[in-house]
Amino acid sequence: MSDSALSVRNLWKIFGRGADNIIGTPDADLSRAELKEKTGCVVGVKDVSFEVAPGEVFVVMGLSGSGKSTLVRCLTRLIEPTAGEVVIDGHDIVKASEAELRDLRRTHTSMVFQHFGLLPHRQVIDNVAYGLEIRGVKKKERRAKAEEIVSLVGLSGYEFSYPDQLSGGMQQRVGLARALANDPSLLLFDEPFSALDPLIRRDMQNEVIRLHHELGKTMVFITHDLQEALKLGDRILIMRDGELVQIGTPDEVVGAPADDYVKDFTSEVPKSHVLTLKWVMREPDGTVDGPVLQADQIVRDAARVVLDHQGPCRVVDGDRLVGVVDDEDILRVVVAEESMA
Ligand SMILES: Nc1ncnc2c1ncn2[C@@H]1O[C@H](COP(=O)(O)OP(=O)(O)OP(=O)(O)O)[C@@H](O)[C@H]1O
Repeated sequence: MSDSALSVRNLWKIFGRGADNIIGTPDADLSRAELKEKTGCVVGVKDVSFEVAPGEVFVVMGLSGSGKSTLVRCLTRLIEPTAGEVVIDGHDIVKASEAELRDLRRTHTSMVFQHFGLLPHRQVIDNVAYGLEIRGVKKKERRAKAEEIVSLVGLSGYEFSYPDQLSGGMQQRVGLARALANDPSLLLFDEPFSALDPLIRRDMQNEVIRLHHELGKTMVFITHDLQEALKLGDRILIMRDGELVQIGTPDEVVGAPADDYVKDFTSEVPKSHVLTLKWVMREPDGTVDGPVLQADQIVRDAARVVLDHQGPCRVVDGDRLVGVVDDEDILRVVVAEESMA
C-alpha cells in the first residue's frame, strides 16, 4: 500500500556472528531457542510485516524479550535490520544513505523513550527546542515553537526549570514536547510510561489520546501492558519470541485471540469495556423493531439502552441490520466479568 504512513515488509533482525547468512536457509525456520543452540545467534525480529495508516495509533505489544524494542529501533535503523523493508512516508529507510537517514530521522520521526533522555544542563524550553536547534532553526523561531509546544503538553510555567526539578511525569511531558517540536510525521514511543506511577501513567495515556485527537499524528507505541495497548491502540500487533502472533483492533484481539498466548493476555480484561456489539449479537429472528444500535458500539456503552428496553434491540452496520441483542447477551459478558473478579 503506497498510502501507508509506515510500511514494514519481511523485517528481520538476528543478533550474533554470521547473522547475515541465516535468512533463506532452513536455519531461519528454527525456533529462537533452537537457532541460539545451533548457531549462537538470537532472533530479535522474525519476518514481521505490517502497514500503519496515516493518523493511526499502532501498538506493538508482547512480554519482555518478545522483540518490541528491537522492532521499533529497526524502524529508524538505531538497530540495523538484517533484512526487510521499512518505508516511512514513501522513503525507504533501509536503502537510505547515512546522510539521507540523518535527514529522515530529523524530519520524519521522533522517539519518546522510557528514560526520558533529557539534557540535564538545559532548561525545559531548550530541551524541547533541541531538535530544532540541530536542524539549524534560528533561536527566536525555535523558542517560539518550543513555547507553543510546552503549553500544548501542559508545562506552561516550567519553561525555565531544569529536568531534575521536575517529577517523572513532568519529565516525560518534556520528552513528549521535544518529540512533537520536530513536527514529525511518525511518533515512536518505546515503553514511555513504564517507569511512572500508575496514576501518573494513566494521566500520560490520556495526554497521548488528547494530543492524538488534536494533532492526528501517526503513532507507533511499544508496551508490555495490554490495558495500555487496548486503551491507546487503533490496532495492536502482538509479538512472541520475535514473531508476529496477531494484528487486530482491540475488540478483535479480545474477542478472537489468535492463540493461547494472546488468550492468556486477554483473560483479565473486562470484556464489556472492549468488545463491541458485533461480538455479542445474535442472528435476527423474525421482525424486530427495538432501538437501533451500531455494531461497533462498546457493550458497556450500549448496556443501558438494551437493559431498559423490553425485548431485543436492533444492531446495524451503517443502515444494514446485522443482528439483535437483548438483556441476556449483555449480561452474559458482564456476568463473566464479575466471576473473573
Ligand atoms: N544487542 C543484542 N545482542 C544480542 N541479543 C539481543 C540484543 N538486543 C536484544 N537481544 C535479544 O533479542 C530479543 C528481543 O529483545 P528486545 O529487547 O527487543 O525485547 P523487548 O520485547 O523489547 O523486551 P523488553 O520489554 O524487556 O525490552 C531478546 O531475546 C534479547 O535478549
